[in-house]
Order: sequence, then structure tokens, then C-alpha cells
Amino acid sequence: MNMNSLKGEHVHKRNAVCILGTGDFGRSLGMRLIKAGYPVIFGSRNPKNSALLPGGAEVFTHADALKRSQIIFLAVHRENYDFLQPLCDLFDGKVLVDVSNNLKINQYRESNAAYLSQLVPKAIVVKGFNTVSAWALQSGNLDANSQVFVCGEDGEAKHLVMDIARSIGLTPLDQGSLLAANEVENYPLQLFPMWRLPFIITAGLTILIYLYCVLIDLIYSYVIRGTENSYRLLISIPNHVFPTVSLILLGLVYLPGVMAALLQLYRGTKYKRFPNWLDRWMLCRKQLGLVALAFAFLHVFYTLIIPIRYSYRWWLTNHIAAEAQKNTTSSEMSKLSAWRGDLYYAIGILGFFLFLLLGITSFPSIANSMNWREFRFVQSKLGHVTLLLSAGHAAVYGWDRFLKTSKYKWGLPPSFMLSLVIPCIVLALKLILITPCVDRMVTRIRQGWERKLKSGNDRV
Ligand SMILES: NC(=O)C1=CN([C@@H]2O[C@H](COP(=O)(O)OP(=O)(O)OC[C@H]3O[C@@H](n4cnc5c(N)ncnc54)[C@H](OP(=O)(O)O)[C@@H]3O)[C@@H](O)[C@H]2O)C=CC1
Ligand SMILES: [Fe+3]
Repeated sequence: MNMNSLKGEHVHKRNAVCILGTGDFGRSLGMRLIKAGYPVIFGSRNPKNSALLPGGAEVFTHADALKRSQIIFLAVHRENYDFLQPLCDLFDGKVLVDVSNNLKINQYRESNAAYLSQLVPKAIVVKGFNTVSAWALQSGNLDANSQVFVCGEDGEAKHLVMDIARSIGLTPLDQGSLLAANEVENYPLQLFPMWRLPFIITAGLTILIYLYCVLIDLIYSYVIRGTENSYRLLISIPNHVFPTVSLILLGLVYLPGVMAALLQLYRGTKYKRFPNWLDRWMLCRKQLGLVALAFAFLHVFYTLIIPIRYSYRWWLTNHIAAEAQKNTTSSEMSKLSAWRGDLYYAIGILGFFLFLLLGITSFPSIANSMNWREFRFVQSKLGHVTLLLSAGHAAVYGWDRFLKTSKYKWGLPPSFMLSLVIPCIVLALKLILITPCVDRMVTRIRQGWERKLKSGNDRV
């Protein structure tokens, strides 16, 4: 037995794949397919100009290339699809993969794939690969872009395309019929879809609280006392806004969870869809949490630089000089103030540490290394403890400032109250939900419903 026949026995022979269009995407896809062992045939308007094509590929005219393969990738922009019409008969029964993207969301009335299937009715059109960039294919950096959304009317054709995706290291996901093509074509055009709502909430809260602080801290004290504090715009006020927004956002991360549990209790079942707004809210909890963590980070940095600020050093030197002049020292240190100060720092540091832990465990690579129970434990139990510590930190700080500075008597409490309202509601509701009798009731509702489902199934 010679070597060639031995090879022939063991190497699985792959079917030839045709790619129409020798642009960026066509070439990159061709290179990956050749590496995976597929014979690749390019169809081009200009078959002689093949210098840039990956080694091992063959180039023909469109018609000749079509005749040589059962599966065709169309790597041409939608505006240029017209050239396919005269070739229509050559597509009879073949799988035609539409990889195209548009420049704008819903740019055309019908999806590119639907348009293609009208243009070439004899082909079996499958939509896919449009979310993978030419650059990712070429550089092999497929980790972040590894999902390929596939949709089409013909199950067998979809399987063929999904097999190809798998063999070049991608993860295919069946999105259903060609009606889903519109949505699939919009995916790469969406700008951080999950971040939009958290971004709007954060921007709104930050602006409102900042303006409120400017009103109280600058305008109010200027009008009433004539003191000009405009330097506070850059550090003092932001360092009041960041923790406030962070705490509200952290409250908003855990609020939908307790609301959903209460809704299940009220409805007496967990087998019913949540209202859309609650669904959307639940889906962006991770993003809300990460923004809250970023703001907590800013608060930490802004707090750490306080001792090197000019205004603070000036106050300290002045204070010492004044006492030296009077030849006195401050009366004995207030032990209670020292306790309060240390308490809010200690709670703050612990809360921030747990918050960091929550952030780290929400990253996919770490989350994937935990089972469901471990993930729930960290995100739910530790999350509520973080909320409790952060709210405690804010409350003790607010209390301390309230006692120390009279100007905040009516200024500080409202903004601090605001930051504490949502966390307090969440913690109170959580406490109710975990009290044994309510917990038992929730379990009973679930069991009752499961029994009902089971007897329904038995009858069927
Ligand atoms: N670039 C990317 O990262 C991605 C691209 N896509 C999609 O892939 C498709 C191709 O994109 P890309 O490769 O970047 O584009 P390019 O402009 O680089 O290439 C397009 C190719 O289409 C062919 N072509 C151009 N005009 C005509 C015409 N009038 N008639 C027939 N063929 C024509 C040409 O090939 P030839 O000269 O050989 O005929 C050309 O090289 C697009 O639909 C795009 O949306 C999808 C995902 C990612
Ligand atoms: Fe703080």
C-alpha cells in the first residue's frame, strides 16, 4: 500500500466551496477555508488579477466558478448583486450564502438575504457570517467574534453552512427562518445595545445630582453668605456625585430581582412572562453594575488625592498657624468623631472590595469557571452584602457631615437620602423575601404550580 492511498483513506475529503468576489472578506474567508482543508474556488470579474489571493485557491469567471461547487458564498456588496441575474440558472438547487452587511440599520425595506432570494429564486439562500469581520478571519483572533448567526428556510442547507462555520473555529447559532435576516443584518450595526439604557440612566443621574450640588454648594452659599467656592466644581462636587450615583446604580442592579420575586408571589406562579420593561431592566443589570463599579473607583481616587489638594493644605497650614499664634491646641480629640470616621472608612473599604469581587466574577471567563450555584451565591448573596455595606458607608458619612457642618443641615440630607432610598427599599424587600414564612410561601406556590403542570402533562 503506498502513502498516497493511505492518506486517501484517512483524510476526510471536503467539498469544494465557491466564493464570488475577491475583496477583503472573500479573500479572508478563502484563506480560513483553505487552512481547514476545503478546496476553494473564487469567482471574479477579473480572474487574471489573482495576485493577492491565498495560495492554493483557484480563480475563474463567475459562471465557471459556479459550475464547480454546490455551495457558494457571495462576498459582494448588495448594490452589486445585479450581476447574478444572467447567471440565475447556474444556481439551481445550490446553497447561496449571503454575508452582506448594510451601512445603516433598516437601510432597505427587505433584508439583503430576502432581496437575494427574489433575485436568484432557484438558489437556496442562507444568511450568515456577516457578524465576523474580515480582519478577525485573517488574524485568527476569533475569540470575541466567534458567533455566526445563521438563518434560512432550508434546514439541510443551514446545517451545511453551520458545519463549515464550525470547521473554521466559529460557533454557529441557528436563528430560524429567513425572516430573521433583518435582525441578523442589524447586529453588527448596533452600538453597544446593552449599554444604552445604563448609559442614559447614568448620564441623567450624574447631571441632575451635579446641578443640585452646584445649587446647594456654590450658588446657595454665595447668595446667603457671600463665600465664593467655585474651585469646588472640579473635585469636591464630583466626589459627592460619584458615590451618590454609584450607590443608586447598585440599588438599581438589585431592585428588579426583588421586584420579579414579588411579582411571582403576587401572580402565584413563576411560569409567566415578566412585563417587557422589567425584562429589559433585568438584562442590563450587569452593565449597570459595571458602571456603578467605575463610579466607585472614581470616588476612591478622588478621595485619596484630598490630602494633596492646595485648598486642603492651605486650610491645614492656616489652622496650625492660627493655633500657634494663639498659643493653644485644640481641645481633646472627640473619640466619637474618630469612631464615626473610622467606621465609614472601614465599611467603605470592605464594600469596595466586595464590589470589585462582584465586578471580576461578572466577566465571562471567570463566570464560566463557576457553576450556577456558585455564580448565584456571589452575584446575589455577596451582592446584597455589598449593597448593605455601601449604603452603611454613605449613611455614616452623611450622619458625620450632618453633625459637623451646619451648612449641610438642609443641603446634604436630600442628596444623601436620594442615594439611600433605592438601596433601603431593596434591602427591606429582600429581608421580607428571605423571612421563613414568605420563603415557604414562595416554595409552596412553585410546588403547587409544578404539580399542576405535571397533572396537565399526565392528562395529555
Ligand atoms: N469586510 C468585512 O469585514 C466584512 C464584510 N462583509 C460583507 O462582505 C461583502 C464583501 O465585503 P468586502 O470584501 O469588505 O468588500 P470589498 O469592496 O473589499 O470587495 C467586494 C468585492 O465584490 C466584487 N465586486 C465589486 N463590484 C462588483 C460588481 N459591480 N459586480 C460584481 N462583483 C463586484 C469585487 O470582486 P471581483 O473584483 O473579484 O469581482 C470586490 O472585490 C459585503 O457584502 C460586506 O457587507 C461581511 C462581514 C464583514
Ligand atoms: Fe465614600
